[in-house]
Amino acid sequence: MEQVEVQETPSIVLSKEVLALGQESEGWKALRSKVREACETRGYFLVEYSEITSQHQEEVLRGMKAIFDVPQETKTKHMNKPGHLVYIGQTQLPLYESIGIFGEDHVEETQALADLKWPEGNNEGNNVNFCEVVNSMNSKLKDLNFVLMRLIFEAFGIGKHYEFEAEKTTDSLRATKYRAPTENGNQNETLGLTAHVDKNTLSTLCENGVPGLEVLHDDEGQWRPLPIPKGSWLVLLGNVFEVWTNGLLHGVRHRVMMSGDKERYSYGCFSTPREGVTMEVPPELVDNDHPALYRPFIYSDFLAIHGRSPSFDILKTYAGI
Ligand SMILES: O=C(O)CCC(=O)C(=O)O
Ligand SMILES: [Fe+2]
Repeated sequence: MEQVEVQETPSIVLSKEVLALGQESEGWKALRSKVREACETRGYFLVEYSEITSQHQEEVLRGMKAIFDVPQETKTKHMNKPGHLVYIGQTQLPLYESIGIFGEDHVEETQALADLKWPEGNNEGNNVNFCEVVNSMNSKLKDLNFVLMRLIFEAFGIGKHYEFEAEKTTDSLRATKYRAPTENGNQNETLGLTAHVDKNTLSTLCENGVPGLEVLHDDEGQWRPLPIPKGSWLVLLGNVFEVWTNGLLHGVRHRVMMSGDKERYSYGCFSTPREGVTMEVPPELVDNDHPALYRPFIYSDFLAIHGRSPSFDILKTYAGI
């Protein structure tokens, strides 16, 4: 009988021991090869990161659920402060709602969310607890994304550019809620989030045990469900790595499909070049056989163009040579 191939999601472990490995150690080199393969073949992989417990993930997801539970009017009116908080809800995607947290260290923004939910201040410790839990998560996630970015830079032989690019990188957080389709009287699978490629560097996500995320495997033209195990993080490559690797890597197409009667919550960290940063193909990855595929461009100009006319090929159309 023909065997049906079960494709496991590539995964890596970043334990305390691994994080302490020297750059030239065999263990770190093996990790780099594994990351390189996962990035080249899939564009995504799972990470077990010892610095963030599964309980901490649950606390953040629970805290964000409480924030989503504030009255709709409060969310629409008070969660839209460009550059700080961005609430998206009540769009053509009936199941989707998200809260984007921007700003430099996100502390002020997290406090603003807590104040909307617990305006009386310390409501039996909730307000203080929420801020502590979310602030410490955000700073650990930021560290994780930098470790991952360094690993990928080293894996593609451009490690010497890491420090320079890391200096020019910032991040934002996003909590997303997907209502259960049955809440809208729909028994069928329903689109939660439209297919897209993240425009940023890399995105790291967790979920509340309710699956829904799917990735497109280009070679098969097939959408595959991608559940994120509790305690793990899913890393998705975005458009920026296409430029940094001169087309060796591709941002991964993903979407969310919801079914059943459970709400899904996700929380993620999105690393992004800072305002005004120039994107360029590293010279190490250019030679006669591999000409530069992209011209230098300002990242925020690319984002603005994408905002006006989103498409999967926007990077190639905008900056492709
Ligand atoms: O909620 C998810 O799992 C995916 C969210 C996502 O793709 C995004 O916010 O860009
Ligand atoms: Fe995304």
